[in-house]
Amino acid sequence: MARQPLIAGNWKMNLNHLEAIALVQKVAFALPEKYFAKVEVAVIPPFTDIRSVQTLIDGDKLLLKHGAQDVSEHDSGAYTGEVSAPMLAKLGCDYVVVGHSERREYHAETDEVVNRKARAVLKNQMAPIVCVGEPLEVREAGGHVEHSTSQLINGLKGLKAEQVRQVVVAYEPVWAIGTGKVATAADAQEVCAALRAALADKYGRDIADEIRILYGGSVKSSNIGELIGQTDIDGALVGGASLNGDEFAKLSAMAAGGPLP
Ligand SMILES: O=C[C@H](O)COP(=O)(O)O
Repeated sequence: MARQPLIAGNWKMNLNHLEAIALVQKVAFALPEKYFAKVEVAVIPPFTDIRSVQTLIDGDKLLLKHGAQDVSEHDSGAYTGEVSAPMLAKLGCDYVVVGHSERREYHAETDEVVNRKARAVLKNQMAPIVCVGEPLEVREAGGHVEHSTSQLINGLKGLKAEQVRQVVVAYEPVWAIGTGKVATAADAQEVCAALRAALADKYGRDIADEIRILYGGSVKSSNIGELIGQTDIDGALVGGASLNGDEFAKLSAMAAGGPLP
């Protein structure tokens, strides 16, 4: 079964809700509907923007999907400052990013935390985008494949095969995030192929072949074509380039196989 490419724009901690509306309108205007038959496009704004983005997408029947950048592992209760998976589901989120390297690094999130968050997302009928990827010193020591596959298998621990089918994986080498230093397509493919092989070992070839594996790290309209041309790369988790509506539309169109008119 062919995997539909996914381009997900992680806005990180950028744009207030008014700016969010302007950006979504710009993307929707710049990306003709016909492209959505070939690529799924999602915006992942900060929590404070989600309601505005949801209202715009629903109200104007836009074909964009939306999601959140993080989630609490708890469903409700005395967890000041946290946002739960049921709350995000109620806001119509399709995707929730878990285990982004910025969460792992600045908020000390371990594979166990990532696993609990992924479970919370799945329990609430959304798809987790589980991020993995090595820091520079691990890459230089040649441990990138082992590091990333182990983060993935730990992150999915205890999930049933039907749940694993819903998961999206994002391989983001830490040294390529926001640095302008994109991994070569061959480097990215090496790790994405290894991630798929690890999924096949654990859950069977059929399931591994269904799961979308994204690459993330300095993706732009100028390099997405080569990345997505790789056998095991099914799209991208885009940071900086997702904040420019025209560039994000162009990048998404490239992932659908053709430039914008
Ligand atoms: O979630 C997105 C990634 O961290 C990539 O960010 P970037 O495209 O700005 O390098």
